[in-house]
Amino acid sequence: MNVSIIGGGGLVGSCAAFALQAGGIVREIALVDVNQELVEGQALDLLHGSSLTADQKIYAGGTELVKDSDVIVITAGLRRKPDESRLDLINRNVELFKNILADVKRVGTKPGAIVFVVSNPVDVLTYLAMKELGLPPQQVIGLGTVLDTTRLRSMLAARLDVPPTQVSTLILGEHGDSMVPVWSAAQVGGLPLDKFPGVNASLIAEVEKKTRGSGAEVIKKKGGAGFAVGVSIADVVHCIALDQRRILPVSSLQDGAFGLRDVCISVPTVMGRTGVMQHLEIELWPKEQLALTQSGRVLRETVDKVLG
Ligand SMILES: NC(=O)C1=CN([C@@H]2O[C@H](COP(=O)(O)OP(=O)(O)OC[C@H]3O[C@@H](n4cnc5c(N)ncnc54)[C@H](O)[C@@H]3O)[C@@H](O)[C@H]2O)C=CC1
Ligand SMILES: CC(=O)C(=O)O
Repeated sequence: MNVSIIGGGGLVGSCAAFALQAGGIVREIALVDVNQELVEGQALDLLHGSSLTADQKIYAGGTELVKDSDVIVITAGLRRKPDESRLDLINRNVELFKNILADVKRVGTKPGAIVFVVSNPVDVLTYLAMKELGLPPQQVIGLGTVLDTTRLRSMLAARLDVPPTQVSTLILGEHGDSMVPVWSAAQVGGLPLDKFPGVNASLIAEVEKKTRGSGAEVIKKKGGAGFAVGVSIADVVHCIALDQRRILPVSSLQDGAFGLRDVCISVPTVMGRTGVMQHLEIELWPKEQLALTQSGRVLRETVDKVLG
């Protein structure tokens, strides 16, 4: 499995590269960035640790590297400011992103390659990538609410003092203000969350508020998210590389699940070597379904505004 990261010199791209190196599953990691000096430095720094990790090839170069990639991760783009929504970024990121897509198209991609968008606003840019690259929709995904979901699980676990891997739930919808935490599916150690000692409505509201604000909090305190988004990207890449067919809340083109159509948004998605294999529709609480419909509407309106 050969993975390239466009934007690999930046915080998100380099953290993803490090998580992929530590994971030891992919065979080649190619870093691409307009900042040549920076990306060479990142590749060199990773390479220096490679005798202690796995037998992988790690190198930097230009966009032509993507033609040999099985997964092309795009993290290039501007970061939002703490007081800016992810959707506000569209005005600043869309032209830059279109140029990157044009470069990728010019160079060409391997048959079956998966394009994996991380740059924000991720759902809108995933839709744009799908349209501009002309690839089958199952081969174009966005990180969607994978990061929000790990934030929710991790913070709920910390609040309940249980191991994070024992907490199971997910966030659907937009990676942004209209995200939808699915409390109806939340479990701890296989038990319904509301049966767990100490869990009540105010604890749930507190954890939800922290999760919704966590991206802005990290930006305010350290400039931008790195480690958590890095492991989130690696988790999705590993699921593809190993054809694990796990259910992940990635963003992809919807064709009817939950009443969502012609929009890239996160729903429970079976992911494997060929990309999106299936969207799973589960029964939600009516208020969750309503919020998901609204989230789809927000994204659809933004796509219409930006892409005409
Ligand atoms: N979807 C998600 O869950 C998350 C998304 N993000 C998004 O990821 C993006 C990157 O964030 P950071 O890494 O923190 O920013 P950064 O500024 O550290 O890195 C961006 C990199 O992109 C490079 N770049 C710019 N134009 C390029 C081009 N045309 N071709 C190749 N490389 C180019 C820059 O040189 C820079 O190295 C932002 O849009 C941010 O909002 C960040 C965190 C989470
Ligand atoms: C930047 C961003 O999207 C996040 O940290 O959630």
